Amino acid sequence: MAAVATSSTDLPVIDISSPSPETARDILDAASTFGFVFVKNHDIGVPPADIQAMFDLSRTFFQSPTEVKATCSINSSTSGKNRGWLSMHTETLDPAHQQRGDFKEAFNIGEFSSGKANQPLPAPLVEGEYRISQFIDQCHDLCNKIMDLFAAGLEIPSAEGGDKWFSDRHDKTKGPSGSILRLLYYPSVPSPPEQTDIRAGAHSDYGSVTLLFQLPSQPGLEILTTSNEWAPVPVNPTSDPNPPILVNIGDALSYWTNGLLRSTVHRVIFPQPEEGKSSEDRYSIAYFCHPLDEARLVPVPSEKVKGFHSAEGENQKRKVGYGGGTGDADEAITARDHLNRRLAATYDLSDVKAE
Ligand SMILES: O=C(O)CCC(=O)C(=O)O
Ligand SMILES: [Fe+2]
Repeated sequence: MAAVATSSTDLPVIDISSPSPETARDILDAASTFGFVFVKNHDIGVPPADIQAMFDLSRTFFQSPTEVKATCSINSSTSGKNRGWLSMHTETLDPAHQQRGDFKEAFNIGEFSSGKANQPLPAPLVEGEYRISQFIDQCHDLCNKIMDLFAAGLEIPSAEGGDKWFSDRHDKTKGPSGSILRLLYYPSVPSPPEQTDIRAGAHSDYGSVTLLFQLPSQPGLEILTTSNEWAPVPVNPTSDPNPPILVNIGDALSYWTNGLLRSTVHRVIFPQPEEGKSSEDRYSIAYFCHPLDEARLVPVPSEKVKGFHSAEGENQKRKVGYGGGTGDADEAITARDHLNRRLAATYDLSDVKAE
């Protein structure tokens, strides 16, 4: 197991509002070095007021009675796969090291059609349905913008799809994907939990990129560094009252780039409670951007990816979360199969029928 966190990492904060070849190089660098990077939230289409509105909706939902939340349980036959409310301990992100499931609740919202959810929403979220739909679109567009920069940085030839190589495979008009907007709530706990208890166990994300929204004074996210140490990620590394948006690489981008883009392992820990005080609640929001279901996770046409693969050698594959496929034909799974595999390992949904 990795050592306890010592110092916080200085993740780069990058301004992508007027993209240039330098921006592409910088963000690619950050994503391949850390797997996590902040992007400045200026003119990039996710207005701070909309983020705040999502947090308000989220708080109203999680503070509502259990019966209300349970109407849209992830276990119900109407919610659909990987959608709906997860009660405490339903998900165990690191089954090898946890005795109990994650100390969190979550609500997973899948793709919308024409501004309408494709799953039942509980009353407190129905009121915000249109807002949620817009927020998902804003997040998805930002993810595509970020992936266009990765493609530019990887110098994918235009004859092969160029800067749009990734975003073409995330084009919602071409088919469904496993993309999820997830509201997260980590309630404070009255007594110190057991050693193996954790708010969110160590894991890498399954999709292409994740956008993570955090609130001031609610820390807890840590990333596993290349030296195998846990390092805290600040909620806002700048003095700007509107924090930059935290972006991290998921397994799909790692597969697509043979591990050049790093699907970094991370977790959420309980804060150290101050003397005489109970620990704080934590709310966060994640947008997990996934490739279209049918997209194959084969290496992208990039000399940089090829060079990276051969430079590291088959037996010294870079340690990434769960990505970093070899690119062999038999490993070229679809995004949907990859997602299903990962979900099966972490959910306790014994009463849910497989799709
Ligand atoms: O709440 C957080 O800060 C992180 C959540 C997370 O990593 C996840 O749900 O995949
Ligand atoms: Fe995560």
